[in-house]
Amino acid sequence: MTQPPLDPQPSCCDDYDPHALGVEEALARIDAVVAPVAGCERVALRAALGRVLAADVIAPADVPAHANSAMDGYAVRAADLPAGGSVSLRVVGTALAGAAWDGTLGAGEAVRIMTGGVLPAGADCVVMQEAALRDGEEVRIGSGHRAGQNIRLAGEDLPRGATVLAAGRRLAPADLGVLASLGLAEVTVRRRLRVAFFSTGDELRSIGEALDAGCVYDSNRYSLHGLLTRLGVELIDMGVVRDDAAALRTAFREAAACADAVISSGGVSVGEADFVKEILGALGHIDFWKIAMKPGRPLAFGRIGDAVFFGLPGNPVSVVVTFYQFVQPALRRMMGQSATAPVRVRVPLLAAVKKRPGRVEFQRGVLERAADGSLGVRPTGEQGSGILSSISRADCFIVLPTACAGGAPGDLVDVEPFEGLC
Ligand SMILES: Nc1nc2c(c(=O)[nH]1)N[C@H]1C(S)=C(S)[C@@H](COP(=O)(O)OP(=O)(O)OC[C@H]3O[C@@H](n4cnc5c(N)ncnc54)[C@H](O)[C@@H]3O)O[C@H]1N2
Ligand code: MOO
Ligand SMILES: [Mg+2]
Repeated sequence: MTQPPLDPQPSCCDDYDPHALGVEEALARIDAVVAPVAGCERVALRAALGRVLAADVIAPADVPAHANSAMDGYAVRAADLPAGGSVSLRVVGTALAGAAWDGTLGAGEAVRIMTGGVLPAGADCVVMQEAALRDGEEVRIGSGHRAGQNIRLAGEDLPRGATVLAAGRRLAPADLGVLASLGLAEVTVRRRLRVAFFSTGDELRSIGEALDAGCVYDSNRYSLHGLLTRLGVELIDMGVVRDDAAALRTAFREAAACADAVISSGGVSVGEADFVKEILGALGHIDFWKIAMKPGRPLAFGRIGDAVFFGLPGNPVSVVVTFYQFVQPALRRMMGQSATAPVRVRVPLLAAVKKRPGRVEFQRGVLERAADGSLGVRPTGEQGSGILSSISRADCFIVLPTACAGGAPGDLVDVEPFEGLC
């Protein structure tokens, strides 16, 4: 019997794998497959936080609706103010926020005005009260003021007809305020994405169960629960599935029937109990299953029917890293959210990092500010794929490129601050 060819053996000091896709290529392959899911709904403003806008929001009116004062003081005509010395103006009325003075300011007149008060007709300047001397019905004002000062123009925040928030925007807290400022009670958002997820492994025990010899608590489902909740999807938690081909087949089939995306963890490598790829291949189509990165080399991506699937590696750090780097952008795209490139900054290492060439590594670090105010990054100690505390302690990824063979303190590295991971 002929033996299958062996993978070219990596040398003891590198980590190259000829079958693994580059990170960028894997992202592009996922991007080519996923698309926004159909369906939208109207939701009340308070329920819209974290939802994705299905259509542009156009301002139905100017915000603010009227020119108004930015200060407590006096509304005046700039032409009445002196180039030097001071002038006395007659105070003819008061404008409060919500209670306008509806006359027209004449020559030599001023109106007492509060912050937010509508600017009276005829006025083109507000002098703050600290720069004015009130004396009965008169107010004395010096030089140095100009037309337009301390005035907030109508529509200067949101002009009528402007696109205030674009379709694809994930609504943030201040966006709810912006929509409220326009008087909008509801918005049209994309329907929630349905995501089914489960853990695989005979060794997994649920919290509350006895931890038999060789067993571990199922932590991946909790990490995924947190990551998916942050994304704002509808979660379908399918529990733990044993390393059994029939049970896995049923789980994948049921998940794909009810969800837009299916995420499993574990059983995706080459071990004797790693059935995930085989089953996914039989039920659907595997696009790729290996990426030249660490952690997270074995990651199966493809489709079952209308659902996309991500077979994440079982190692707990690999789950979080692969979710963050691949699943999250894909789900965001399916949610209709506009793409944003991850922010990367270049900072010096504050401690050495170990690495072999051959894979991009997403090590975990903490950004620190030195006494001189400069930023650096300190790795969170041991970086094994099972050291889950290395990511819970971190606030950024230290992205070490394929050819990198480690780094010393002071070396410049790319850092990706976590967004929603801490
Ligand atoms: N010969 C090779 N072996 C391995 C390779 C390889 O390329 N060749 N890749 C390694 C890498 S890298 C990873 S990552 C893992 C991925 O393995 P699997 O996806 O098959 O995951 P399992 O074998 O099921 O589990 C790995 C590890 O993680 C623990 N685990 C799994 N699920 C959970 C969970 N829900 N909660 C907590 N811990 C979990 C499991 O007990 C194992 O210790 O394969 C390497 N091997
Ligand atoms: O690449 Mo695996 O996901 O590191 O341990
Ligand atoms: Mg395995």
